[in-house]
Amino acid sequence: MANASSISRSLRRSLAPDDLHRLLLQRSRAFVTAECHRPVVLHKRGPDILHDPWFNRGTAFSMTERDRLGLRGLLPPSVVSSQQQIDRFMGDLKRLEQNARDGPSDTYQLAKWRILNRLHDRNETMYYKVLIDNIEEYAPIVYTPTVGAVCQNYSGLFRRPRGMYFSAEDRGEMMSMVYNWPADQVDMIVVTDGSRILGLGDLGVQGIGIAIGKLDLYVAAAGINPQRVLPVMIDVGTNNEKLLKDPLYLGLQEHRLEGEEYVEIIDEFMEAVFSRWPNVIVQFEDFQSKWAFRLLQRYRKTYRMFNDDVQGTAGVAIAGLLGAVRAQGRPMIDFPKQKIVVAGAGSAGIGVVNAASRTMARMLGNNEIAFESARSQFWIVDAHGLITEERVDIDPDARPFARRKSELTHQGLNEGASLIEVVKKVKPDVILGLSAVGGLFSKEVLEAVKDSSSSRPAIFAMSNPTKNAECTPEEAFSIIGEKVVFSSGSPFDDVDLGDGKIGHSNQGNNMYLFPGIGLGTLLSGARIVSDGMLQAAAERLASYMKEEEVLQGIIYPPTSRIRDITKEVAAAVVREAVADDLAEGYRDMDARELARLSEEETVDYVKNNMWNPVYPTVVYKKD
Ligand SMILES: NC(=O)c1ccc[n+]([C@@H]2O[C@H](COP(=O)([O-])OP(=O)(O)OC[C@H]3O[C@@H](n4cnc5c(N)ncnc54)[C@H](O)[C@@H]3O)[C@@H](O)[C@H]2O)c1
Ligand SMILES: O=C(O)C[C@H](O)C(=O)O
Ligand SMILES: [Mg+2]
Repeated sequence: MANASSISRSLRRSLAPDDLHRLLLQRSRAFVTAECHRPVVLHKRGPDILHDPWFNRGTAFSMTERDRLGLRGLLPPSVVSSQQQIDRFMGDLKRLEQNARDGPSDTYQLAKWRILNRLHDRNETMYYKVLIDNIEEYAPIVYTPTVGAVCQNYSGLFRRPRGMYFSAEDRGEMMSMVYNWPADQVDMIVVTDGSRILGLGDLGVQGIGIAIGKLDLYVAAAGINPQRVLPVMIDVGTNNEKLLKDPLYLGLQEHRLEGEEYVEIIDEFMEAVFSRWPNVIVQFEDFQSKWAFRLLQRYRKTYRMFNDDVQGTAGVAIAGLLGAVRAQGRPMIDFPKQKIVVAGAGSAGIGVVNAASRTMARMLGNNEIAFESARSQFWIVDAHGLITEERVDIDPDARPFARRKSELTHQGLNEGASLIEVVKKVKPDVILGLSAVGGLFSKEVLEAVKDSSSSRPAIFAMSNPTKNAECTPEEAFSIIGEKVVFSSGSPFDDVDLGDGKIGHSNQGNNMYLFPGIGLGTLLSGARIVSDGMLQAAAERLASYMKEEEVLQGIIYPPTSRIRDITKEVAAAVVREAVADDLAEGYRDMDARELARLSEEETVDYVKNNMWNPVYPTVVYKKD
């Protein structure tokens, strides 16, 4: 030991053996302590440190270390102790052991997610190959419904960070923080503030899981290069009291910021990401409805952005509603005659009614009378019942669709009438649920649908995840009968109706549109995401289904065809962007070249620009 030899010979001689021994021990202890405090020189910064198991300490990096090492924003905002890290890991491990004994299926799904996630951490190419080749089996694991359970259990599942975190504490820093992200090119960002994750409510910072799941589909379905996607969590606090009290929660443990302060943070985030990556597309995901609409209006004319819950869902619903008309053996042009009851007046419900009524109005001539006639085909029921003009404090987004006083007496309905009353009186062709209330389409409601004036009523139980679906396909087919057209947001199995007949369970989820909307916007170089581009996407999805499929009640494609449908949707978006004069081109394809492409060539162009999971050749180059 070097320090022991520094004791001089004369001192050694003058000390009694026991004293010398004590002194040597003391010196060696001091040496070890000094070694522990000597800094480790790292020749790396940012994500390279997080991906190096020797130096990574994850959420235990202090704020000063995060600043010093270029890690700010690459980790959830909370700094935890090493003991808390152990507690989290052990809690999670014990929970798995416990649940494995009792055997609930959620655990099995989460175990599958973990195995896939570990592969994602080790080898992206292989991960996406597994996902693309087995999309039907694994979309429900990396995406809805399992992603909901992942978000709920995120603090326990957290191992390595993925994506970026911007918190209320980062005000004034975001413009520089974006440079902590290693990629010089980012094509797609999915951002959430965690305030309404699926139908599971406010999950705060844990909502990052939904942004990761959506981007997995961007890679798997749209062929966006995985090195160019960025999941983002904007942590402005949470109003989830359970999380506020949880010592292992990884986000800011304070109530949500509201008002101008909130808007300033989102503004700063948008300015920061568009200043580093001017061509990025930002998808807003699972923001609570009041902010979903306001932020969409605020940014949609200036930035390349869209809101998936408002606009993606609307397009998927329109395609399904048109499919339901065709399933009755009628032409799509009969859509404006459908009577539609919508349960849920949040971002999704109002988004659907807005876009679906515009589609009807277009079919009727796009004038004032057409709009009025289209409006009158919808009845919206929320937590307080039927929305009418008489509603006190009516939500301005729902106001245009409130039933008029004059219509109410004629229909025998009142302000606040229950869903069952509305269904009984209106005898709708379609009931569509975006309420987040599992089982809302009760036996009585489904019984009432039997009296529908339609030869083939349609049920859209679109709320997610599975437990929040308004009803199951078994309930719909067993109560209404085999003619019903059924669709749900989360996947369900088909129903065996006996005698070799099958009741088809369609998945009506915005996953059939958002990847194509993003890819089409990217490849057209459109400056914004216009209504026309969204409409073109919805129409392409609607026409994708063949007549014989639709007549069997199959109104959406199976997940196994998602890469093909996404390519078609993206091509439709590119063509519409060109027609709208919004396209500015992509790489060497300028707007003029794009305009020259035929329909078929546009599809080829899209296909040729989709990333495939194959190992590239790699070479070494010294810095
Ligand atoms: N399938 C899809 O692609 C898709 C897309 C977007 C959203 N969603 C789902 O839609 C649901 C709602 O999302 P959101 O952002 O609109 O949420 P939100 O919380 O803003 O809206 C929910 C609405 O349901 C209403 N509601 C509550 N209880 C009700 C009841 N008993 N009867 C009738 N209405 C009731 C509320 O008043 C509110 O208007 C979520 O479960 C979400 O997962 C599905
Ligand atoms: O995420 C989904 O599965 C669909 C939709 O975006 C939702 O919020 O439920
Ligand atoms: Mg969503």
